[in-house]
Amino acid sequence: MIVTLTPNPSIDRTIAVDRLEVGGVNRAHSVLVDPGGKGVNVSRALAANGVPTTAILPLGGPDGDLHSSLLDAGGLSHVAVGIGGNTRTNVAIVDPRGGTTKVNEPGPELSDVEVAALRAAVPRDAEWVVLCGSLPRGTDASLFTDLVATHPGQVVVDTSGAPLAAAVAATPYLVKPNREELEELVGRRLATLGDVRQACRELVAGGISVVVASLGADGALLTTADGAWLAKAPVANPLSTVGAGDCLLAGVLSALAEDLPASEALARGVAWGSAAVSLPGSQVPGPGDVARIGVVELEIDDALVLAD
Ligand SMILES: Nc1ncnc2c1ncn2[C@@H]1O[C@H](COP(=O)(O)OP(=O)(O)O)[C@@H](O)[C@H]1O
Ligand SMILES: O=P(O)(O)OC[C@H]1O[C@](O)(COP(=O)(O)O)[C@@H](O)[C@@H]1O
Repeated sequence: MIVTLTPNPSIDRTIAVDRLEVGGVNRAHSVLVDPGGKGVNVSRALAANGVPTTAILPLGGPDGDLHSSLLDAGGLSHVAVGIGGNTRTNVAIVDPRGGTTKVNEPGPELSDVEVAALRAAVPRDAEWVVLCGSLPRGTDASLFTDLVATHPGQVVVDTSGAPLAAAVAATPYLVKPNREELEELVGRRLATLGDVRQACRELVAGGISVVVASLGADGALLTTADGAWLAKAPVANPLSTVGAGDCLLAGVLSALAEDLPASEALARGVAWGSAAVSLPGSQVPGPGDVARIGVVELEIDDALVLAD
């Protein structure tokens, strides 16, 4: 069973406009509301593809009730730890010409009792534990590093900034940074694929078994002690990149949980990530969406300059 922990979940509101004018009045032509947060998205993508999973998350206030009813409507297995604060809402504004602009709220502060309840909700017998997203106020990186150090399962981390640096120091089984997160982690700009490959090699040399670097339209690079693989799957009409990294991670984990080889895990992950990009909002792809995606496995060209 793959269990995800999302300490700072969100309701994701995706608003589509023809052209975003900063400082002007913008009229939306569609609005989507999804139950979000990185681990929630990983679990939603796994469940949509028939992989057993449970999402663990704190929920509270009227927006926590809304999140909970969205999860129930989608039939996702989850454990909601009740909190006193109100669950946050994150907004993504999608402009077909200008890309996606995101505004993420900080979210409610958790009390020590609520943090303890969240930790206690992670089952000891989960084979995979996926620690995802930002940390809410009232918590520190020990929420992730303690689980990395003590949980008997394979622990996976997808977070950013200081919590990612702390988690990496505790050497989880797998990490999934995007290029920006990897640059912040290693403290230098990664302009080419060779730069990214070198950074991933350093993480593997430090004891992490699998590093999946997501590279947007350039695909993803998976690195282990045995080598590195690159795959991409172009999408003609990208609708929303929100949650694409979460779907990539879900695809990789579903394959690793089946003991498939690294290159097959990467190909599946990239197919799920690209399928997510071809759907609006933070909707997750099912098998039909994934089947429409053609993945190309590529020779690694270290000189390749990555798209901005
Ligand atoms: N514009 C795009 N075209 C095709 N695939 C994309 C595009 N953007 C993202 N993807 C796919 O989704 C995956 C995750 O996207 P990325 O933006 O790198 O992650 P994150 O959401 O974590 O920032 C990529 O590795 C790629 O497979
Ligand atoms: O916890 P964070 O870092 O604020 O991220 C939360 C957001 O991440 C998401 O999982 C989307 O992921 P991406 O931003 O990587 O596409 C949303 O569901 C959620 O709004």
